Amino acid sequence: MDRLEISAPPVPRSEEVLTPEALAFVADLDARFHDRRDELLAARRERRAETARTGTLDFLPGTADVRAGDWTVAAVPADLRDRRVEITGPTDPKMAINALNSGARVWLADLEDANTPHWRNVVGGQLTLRDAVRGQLSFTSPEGKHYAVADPARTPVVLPRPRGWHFDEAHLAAGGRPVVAALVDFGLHFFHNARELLAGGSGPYYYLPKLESHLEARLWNDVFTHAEAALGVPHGSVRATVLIETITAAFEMDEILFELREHAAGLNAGRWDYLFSIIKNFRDAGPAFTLPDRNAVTMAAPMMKAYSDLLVRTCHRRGAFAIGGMAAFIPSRRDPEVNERAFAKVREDKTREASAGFDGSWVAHPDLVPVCAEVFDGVLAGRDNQLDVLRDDVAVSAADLLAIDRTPGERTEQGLRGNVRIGMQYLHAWLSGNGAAGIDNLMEDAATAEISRSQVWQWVHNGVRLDTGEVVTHDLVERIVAEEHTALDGTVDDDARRLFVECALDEDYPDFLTLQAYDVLLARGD
Ligand SMILES: CC(=O)SCCNC(=O)CCNC(=O)[C@H](O)C(C)(C)COP(=O)(O)OP(=O)(O)OC[C@H]1O[C@@H](n2cnc3c(N)ncnc32)[C@H](O)[C@@H]1OP(=O)(O)O
Ligand SMILES: O=CC(=O)O
Repeated sequence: MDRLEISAPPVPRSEEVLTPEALAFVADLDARFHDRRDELLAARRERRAETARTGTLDFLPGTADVRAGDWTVAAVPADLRDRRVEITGPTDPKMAINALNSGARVWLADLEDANTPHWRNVVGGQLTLRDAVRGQLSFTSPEGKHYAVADPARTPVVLPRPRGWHFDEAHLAAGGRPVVAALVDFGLHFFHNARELLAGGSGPYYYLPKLESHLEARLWNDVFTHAEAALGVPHGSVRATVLIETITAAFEMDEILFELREHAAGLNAGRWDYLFSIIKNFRDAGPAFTLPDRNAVTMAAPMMKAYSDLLVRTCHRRGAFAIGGMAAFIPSRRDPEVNERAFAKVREDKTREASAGFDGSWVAHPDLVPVCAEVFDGVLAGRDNQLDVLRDDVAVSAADLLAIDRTPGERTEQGLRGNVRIGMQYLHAWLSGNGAAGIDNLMEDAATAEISRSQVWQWVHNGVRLDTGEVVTHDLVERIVAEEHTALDGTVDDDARRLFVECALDEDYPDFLTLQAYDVLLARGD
């Protein structure tokens, strides 16, 4: 097995997480699983080519017995049985402490879409998580404000979200080949914290992003099984909540839970990446597959309702938790009107999820924790979850999941301009080290920015006609980019503008915006 070579700028305290033993553990994971990861990425490309050819998707004939079978996932551990409100956010120490003090039941500690993978963020996130497990997390702002965990006995259960299978960590190489980033994020966290978490009555729990098939879930399951054995912790200690946030995974919810049945805790309806995946997969399938303005697509759209109902039904039939997604409205402590609107919108969204049978849901900001908690308290009425709500009334077909053309809403110039503006602003924030940003009172992260740039690509390639009568063309987008960039008055740098144009307009559609942006980070020496 090759030793890991680090080629990265120095990060304070990195020696605490990049120990020889931890690096050897990650090197072993990479040596064992890298080639299978590569094969699965190739399978993604083949499947997408098939979707481009046929313009459709369906449930897999080869796994009908799994869908029909009578099985459940392993019983969910005691500290994960009440997930009525989960806060998500980056892992810098201040945000981490605020999340731990937020009153949520779970903190999704994001090493993925809310995080720019600067090496200092990759290492810094691990340090934060390690300190949190040991009750050693504290932070003093440059202004001298001190942050500490208020009541260590009442902090949320922490579920880190490693990066997706598509990402490589350029700062760590084995035999000259960059290491799979998901294995770096998971491996370092598991190595340093699994035993401590178990000793404290919890466990190594994770959110898994961007899976496209049950075979990718099988790979995670094998990684968990091997990691547990290698560290001598009991099999089944790891518990994963899988984001169902690609259209292909929506056709394999049962299969994904089945593959992970000894390690699964639930599924989450990751709506933003889901929309990105729909656009990505059907980007060249014709005008019937073009979605209306990004902000007009709600969870009430028939295809979104079908997806979330199917998720609740699948989870509860299998004894797994169904966790709702992110309403993007964020409150403002300075503007009461913005605040009121955010509270109303989030309340509406959480009420819909609670009445659909979800066991809990996500919020993006500490001020939204009480809103979500109140809605779920109301529906739970003394119970910890809604596993007893089986949703036998739900029957979802492939056509229901693919009812893209039944999504109400207009395609407007304002929507196009919004995509361009937000895309450029987000990329600027990402390149500056902030993977999540509040823009126009909405939470933006990699997933929402992916929708923005992909929608522009799709509208150009399908000649969408806007409310103004104008047809979306390459030239129109170039003109709008120039106008919006000028209006942003020097707040978006040239790299962000160029990246946006590349990701929205290149004939050869880039698979992931963050991969393109990562190259810019590396070129800058980050
Ligand atoms: C599609 C998906 O994948 S969703 C999941 C991934 N995305 C996320 O996790 C985004 C989570 N949210 C955030 O990162 C933030 O809320 C943002 C960037 C959108 C807005 O953050 P800010 O501009 O700092 O908001 P605001 O100024 O209102 O914050 C007020 C306080 O709340 C804190 N705060 C805001 N959001 C969070 C959060 N998610 N977790 C912890 N603390 C938070 C801020 O740190 C700030 O603390 P302070 O008063 O001690 O300085
Ligand atoms: O990761 C969550 C999403 O909505 O995307």
